[in-house]
Amino acid sequence: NTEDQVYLQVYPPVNDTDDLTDIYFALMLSFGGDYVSIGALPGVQIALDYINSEPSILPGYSLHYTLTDSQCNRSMALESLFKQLSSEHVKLGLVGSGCSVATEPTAEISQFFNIPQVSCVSSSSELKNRNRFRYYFQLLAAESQIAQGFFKIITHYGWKRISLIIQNENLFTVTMDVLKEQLAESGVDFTEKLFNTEDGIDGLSGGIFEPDTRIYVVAMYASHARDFLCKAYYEGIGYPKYLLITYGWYGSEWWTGKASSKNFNCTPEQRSQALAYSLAPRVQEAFTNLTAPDVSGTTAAMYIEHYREAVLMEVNEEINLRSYIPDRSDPFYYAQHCHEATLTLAFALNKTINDLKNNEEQNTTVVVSKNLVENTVFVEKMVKYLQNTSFDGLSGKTVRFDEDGIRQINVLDVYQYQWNNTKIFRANVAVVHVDESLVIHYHQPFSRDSPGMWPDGVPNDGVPIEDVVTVSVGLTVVYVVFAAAGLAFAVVCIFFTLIFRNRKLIRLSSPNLNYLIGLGAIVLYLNIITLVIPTTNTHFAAVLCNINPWLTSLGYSLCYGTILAKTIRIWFIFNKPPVPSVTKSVCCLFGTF
Ligand SMILES: NCCCC(=O)O
Repeated sequence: NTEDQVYLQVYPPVNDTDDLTDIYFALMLSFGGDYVSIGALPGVQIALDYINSEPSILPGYSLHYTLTDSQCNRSMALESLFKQLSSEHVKLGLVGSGCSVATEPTAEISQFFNIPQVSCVSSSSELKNRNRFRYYFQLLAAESQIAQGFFKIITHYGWKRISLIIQNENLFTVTMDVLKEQLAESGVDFTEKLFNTEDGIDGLSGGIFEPDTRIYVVAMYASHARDFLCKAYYEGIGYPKYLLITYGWYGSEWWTGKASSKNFNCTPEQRSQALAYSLAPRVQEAFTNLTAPDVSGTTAAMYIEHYREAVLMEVNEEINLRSYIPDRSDPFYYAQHCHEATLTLAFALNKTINDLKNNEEQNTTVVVSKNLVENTVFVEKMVKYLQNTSFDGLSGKTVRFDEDGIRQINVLDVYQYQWNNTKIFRANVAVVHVDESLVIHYHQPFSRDSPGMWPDGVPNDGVPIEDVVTVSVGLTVVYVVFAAAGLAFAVVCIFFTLIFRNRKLIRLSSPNLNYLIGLGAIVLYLNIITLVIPTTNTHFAAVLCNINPWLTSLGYSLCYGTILAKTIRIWFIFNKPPVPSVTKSVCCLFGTF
């Protein structure tokens, strides 16, 4: 070692476990703020236990982390990063930084210190930008995928008016931009309200809820969503009249946590009432196979057991982990991804060090300089191996990255907060496949008729229901052609009678009555045409609906009334009843019709 340089002895490998060289990576999680991710720590520790006990991974080294708190806050995250950089140990990578708000600035800065970053909690779509974040890799799929989940739910139920309440952070705004585009293309009306993180939903001028909107997409961190639920409770917003769609990645029982603002003082029960029957999509990253082992031989079931033990044993003496993870039965959702992120970093580090060891030009020692900016050879190799990552992860899926360093997962789970008369529980009700064909495979309960899912029916969106009754184009053409033919025949008959009215035969058939029969036929055929005229204009449709019965009655009366009058007239002529005048009687009878 010199004063400003630290060399890692990479060759020859040191096999004596007593003489292991300690190497470090920076671990940044959030202990507080809008999103608390310290619950991921046991996942990191379980991975490290495996890495340090497996002789083929980083032989001669012992891998450790130094942990700092990002508070899920931009400034705190940067302060935390510089604390990591100025500490005595050289950092060979960064795992974190605990949430997207903290990860965006650190991923932008860490590259200038030649530190590769692997994130395991953040999913902001803003991070999917290789030009801006050159050494960044992400174990979660890009958040914009969730937009598909929101969109599929909205279109599945045919909701046509939506309100979007959005926290002004890229994690939410970028996703909502994708959703807004899809809604606009599908003719769904939406309004949006944006609030700044510092102001909370208190900052929404003109109130939160719209008078004529029933379906709300709640795009914000859980701390603000708790305030939202409280406000909703006091304003009577809840199922069955209203419905909220939130994020499925909020923690378990998130609605029981602390309010973000003191102005929203509600009990968990009150929040539950507003939350009941809400829907919540999330990218499917949880264990899909509990018995399949990952690359380290750990199954999801074993991992869950290790996680509980790690919480009990307080894996880090400096923090009271149990105070952050009160419910040990439910591991922090992203801990498994931080486990995978630690393995990802260690595997790439192992390959990089092997590479450098085998490279004679490196002359056995020059690997990592304390002046991190000089570590271009190291970071280039690290990034190359990170980019080529491929191993079986705990989630039951292969860990690999796309060209932007982001994991691709194209399946979403949709949850519903169901109510069992005593408490809210979360049920998985649908799976959405976000592939090219956008096929949806809904579970059985995801149906309008399932009483478990919608005990009081599917909520309406507040838009009046328009039932459009249409006749197929083919049938319309057939109706119009036949009606026009009949109409033309009736006109021909009238003209024929008019022209030949003085001929004996026509005269005997009563031309005046024939005109009336022809007129009745014309009215009836016209009525058929009015029945099949296509229109979406409600006023015109109302006019047509009103004249239909009149035209039917008038046409029928003219035709059959006249025919009956004719028959009676002939009866009078042939029977010569003792009445004052045949004409008068016929007129009386005809008048009756
Ligand atoms: N992945 C969503 C949770 C936290 C975040 O990205 O900020």
